[in-house]
Amino acid sequence: MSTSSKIPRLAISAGEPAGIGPDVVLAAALRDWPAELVVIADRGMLEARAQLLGLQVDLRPYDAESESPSCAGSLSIIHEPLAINARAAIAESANAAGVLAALKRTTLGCISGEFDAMVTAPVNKAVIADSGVPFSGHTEYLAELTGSDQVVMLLAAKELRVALATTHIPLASVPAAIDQNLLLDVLRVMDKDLRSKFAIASPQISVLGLNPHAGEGGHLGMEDLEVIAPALEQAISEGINVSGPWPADTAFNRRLSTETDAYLAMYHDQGLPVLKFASFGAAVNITLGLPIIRTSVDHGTAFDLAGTGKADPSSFFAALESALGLISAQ
Ligand SMILES: NC(=O)C1=CN([C@@H]2O[C@H](COP(=O)(O)OP(=O)(O)OC[C@H]3O[C@@H](n4cnc5c(N)ncnc54)[C@H](O)[C@@H]3O)[C@@H](O)[C@H]2O)C=CC1
Ligand SMILES: NCC(=O)COP(=O)(O)O
Repeated sequence: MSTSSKIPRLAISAGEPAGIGPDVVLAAALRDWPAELVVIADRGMLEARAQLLGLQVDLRPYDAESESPSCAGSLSIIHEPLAINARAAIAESANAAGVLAALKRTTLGCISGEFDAMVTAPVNKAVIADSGVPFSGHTEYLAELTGSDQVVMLLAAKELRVALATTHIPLASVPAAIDQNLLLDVLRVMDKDLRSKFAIASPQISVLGLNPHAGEGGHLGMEDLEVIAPALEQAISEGINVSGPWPADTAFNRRLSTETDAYLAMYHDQGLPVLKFASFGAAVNITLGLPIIRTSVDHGTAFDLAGTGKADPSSFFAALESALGLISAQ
């Protein structure tokens, strides 16, 4: 447990204030949780969103010294001010600094042991980048802030886990980014964390190829033969249970998927559409390879739904439950 509490303390970043992050955080506050939920966000923004949604949520100032178990209708809050009044669906890059400050406070609190885990609502990467701060995602940001050499984005649903070898880079940059060292580092992190965090005794990882039909014997690209296959051989020699490279179009077939604990996709839109088609709303984004626990939703900021009451909070609830499970597994 955190340094000053006996029940788990979950730090929550509310994400982009114009998006549905505040909506799903407020929805979580209406439930009981076996934890203290501490949101780090602008108090006025959350109050205004609660009013817009017609929700009654008591925002109690966070007190690090006293344990405040979550009870339905209340939430502990650390006020992290935004530069200007946030409005649902209207993104303001002037508020990006406040969003990042909340994320930093959340992360540093986990590193120090003040919080047991962090659960993030979605940020809008373009809004932050438009403010002039280079930012491609929580995953990369957390790797840098925690000084982690290799982190891995894993989306986990009940029957399918999909990790990514590359995350938020242009598609044109993917082939050059994938080399044997990267794949080995990613596979080592996956193998270690699937054992320690998911209690899988001997994780079976199925690795997708990069090119159509995994390169069709070299006729449709050489990366599968020259980069991926040798990396898998090396991983096997280290005792990691990997198979592949599998042609991505058929790799999610019923037989292989039942034998697979996690897939490794080469890039974002190779693996995530399959996962989201199967489980959108029920999946959780977990960053492997960090010294802290971080879970998140499977969706983005959905400006079209912010403040309407139509945002489904299920994935945020699943992310909270997953964080609690990961705390217990430590
Ligand atoms: N963890 C994070 O911080 C993530 C952030 N994003 C960011 O979100 C922004 C928007 O991304 P999009 O690709 O448009 O994806 P999106 O997930 O925001 O929206 C895609 C579609 O799904 C619907 N949707 C999303 N969440 C929903 C929910 N909880 N309930 C019901 N319907 C929902 C939206 O209305 C929209 O039709 C981008 O800037 C992206 O970078 C995207 C994914 C994760
Ligand atoms: N599509 C998943 C995603 O973009 C999540 O990114 P991150 O902000 O968790 O790194």
